[in-house]
Amino acid sequence: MKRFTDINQYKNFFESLIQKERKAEMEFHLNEISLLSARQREAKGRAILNLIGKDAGTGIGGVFLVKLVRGSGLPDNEISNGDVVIISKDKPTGKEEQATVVSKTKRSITIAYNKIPPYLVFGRNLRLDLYSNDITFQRMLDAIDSLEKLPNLQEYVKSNIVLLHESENLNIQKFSSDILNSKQQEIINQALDINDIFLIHGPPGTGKTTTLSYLIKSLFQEQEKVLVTAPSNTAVDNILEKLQTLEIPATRIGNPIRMDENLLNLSLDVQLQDHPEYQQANGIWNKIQVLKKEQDDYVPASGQNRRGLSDSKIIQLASSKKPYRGIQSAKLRKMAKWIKIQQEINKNYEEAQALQTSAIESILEKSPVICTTNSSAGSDLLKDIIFDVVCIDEATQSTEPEALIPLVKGRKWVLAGDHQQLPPTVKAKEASDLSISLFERFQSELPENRIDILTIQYRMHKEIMQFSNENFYDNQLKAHPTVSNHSLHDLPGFEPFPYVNPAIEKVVKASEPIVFINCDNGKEQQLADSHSWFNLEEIALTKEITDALLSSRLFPEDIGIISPYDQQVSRLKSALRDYHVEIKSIDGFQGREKEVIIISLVRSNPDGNIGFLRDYRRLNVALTRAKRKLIIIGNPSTLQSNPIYKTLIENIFNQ
Ligand SMILES: Nc1ncnc2c1ncn2[C@@H]1O[C@H](COP(=O)(O)OP(=O)(O)OP(=O)(O)O)[C@@H](O)[C@H]1O
Repeated sequence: MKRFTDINQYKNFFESLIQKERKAEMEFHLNEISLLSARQREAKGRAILNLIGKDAGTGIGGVFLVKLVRGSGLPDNEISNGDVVIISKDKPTGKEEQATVVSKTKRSITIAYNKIPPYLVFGRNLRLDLYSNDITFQRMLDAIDSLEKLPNLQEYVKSNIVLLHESENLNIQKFSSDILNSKQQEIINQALDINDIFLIHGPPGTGKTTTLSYLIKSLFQEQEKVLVTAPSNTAVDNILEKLQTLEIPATRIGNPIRMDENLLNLSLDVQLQDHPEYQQANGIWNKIQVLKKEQDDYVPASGQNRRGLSDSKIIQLASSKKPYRGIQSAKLRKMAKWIKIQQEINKNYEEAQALQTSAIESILEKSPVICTTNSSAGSDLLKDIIFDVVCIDEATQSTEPEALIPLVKGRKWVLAGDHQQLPPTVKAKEASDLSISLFERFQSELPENRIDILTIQYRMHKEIMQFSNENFYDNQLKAHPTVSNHSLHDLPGFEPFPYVNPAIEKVVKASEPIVFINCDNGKEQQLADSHSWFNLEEIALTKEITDALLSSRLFPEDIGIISPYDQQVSRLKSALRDYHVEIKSIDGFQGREKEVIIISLVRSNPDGNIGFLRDYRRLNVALTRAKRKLIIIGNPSTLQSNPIYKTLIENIFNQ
């Protein structure tokens, strides 16, 4: 494992990896731009079309601001403040001047150029393209810089683990519960006792998120301020849902569009709506709109109109009622009126901004638990808040610099994860060192009293658990008696539908918890503009299976459909649009569970090529999401070219 002699070496090592990853991200965007049509890229949320560019003056540090407007409103997109974007008339080439997003509204996006913007951006029919989600890279670099101010964390990340303090209160049972098992309770007590780092290793379904949420409850009861993060919005919502059940008053930061709608009441945006200062600010925003309309009757004091005159000079000349340097006195008066309204707008704007900031600060200050993604933990909203404890769920899916973004905001750290599940996504081959998470690195370095493993799982029937247990967890996992034999039969109302096609009959048989459905006639396909795969025969089969399950009186919310390929996921979503079952990629389903899971594996070719299905950690995640029934659809002869799939399929057929 990597060790660092000094913090500069650490900084240089990670900064260089971050830059490589940043470059790979730009290459990814250019590649996608060349493969997709403008509309397809807009549908992915990474381009905005039909914009009109207007000069918006200069901003802090002398940058040149351009406001891009679309009257009908901006489509849903993943472009955020701080991201690097490029503007073009047609397809961008990557040679365009780069700009940074500074603000966004429903109808406009304002960007900043370091140099005078290219003339083209003040036109119509413009296209804006995301070039790099730069804000996260910037936050990673900032987090590494802040290590300077955190001597303890600095030593730990350098692997000077010997410096860890001995806990003083060990064995004092602060926490006990009738709901959690003894190991989960022990872990919470250990994590409460220590003053620095604790790792919870939780194989699938063993309750790492559950344990973390009870730990957070204890910390809240001890009046500690807690930051809770995870790599994705889905993973944040997953733990937030548990915190909501435990009645912990948490606040969720992030874009409400990307949040689970059942949790929206916890979002900062929704909490703000009820805040008196925010409501007052809204009143002022409305007043500003009225003033702007009023301004339309006068002459804007733009660079061209004012001919070098200052605001005060224009006002003075207007009252003298004389023309000046060829500007008619009527025009001067109209400009003066415009300037006076502008001054009022500016005053109101500052007041509204101050009220809004104060409302946000008061909510965040009062909120004992704040939840957000790792990246958003570095947002300005949290810049002045220091947390007693930072908890990261799914920590094995975060790169080390990404995990540092929340970690540097705290004084004690609890990380939960499982390195046998999906690792962080790293685009650049040369940055592959980033795929070892801090959790994984710490796991091999921390002393025994800083890490513990949960081994009783509460999700899967024992036969569903068996394959992962044997192949990935050295048979350490045990199925709790409440789940080890549970089946579809125990679900209220379940009744196998009698008229199911015999080829798929076993999908409604409660006695077979794991089944493999042969789709050897399926054809894997790829569009010319995509690297992703789909398989229409598997989609038809998935639909038939879902029909059979729903006809057997299962509820749509009990069924999850997952696939490794985005193309298959989006086609399944449109084919099963009216079914109201959850359909996601395997990666997007990590940390989640359903009574029944259908996996569509897609790959079907005579060469036995199974692409990124080869990553056993993706397979492990896919196989461990179902509680009572796991249905795998695939082409056995293609899959069996890989030894791990061969064992899996043989095991299922021999059961
Ligand atoms: N002590 C317990 N008693 C009963 N049910 C439990 C207990 N601990 C966890 N569970 C249940 O087990 C299931 C899995 O829990 P959880 O999602 O916390 O596991 P996880 O380890 O985070 O899973 P994954 O590795 O998939 O992210 C949930 O339905 C949860 O309610």
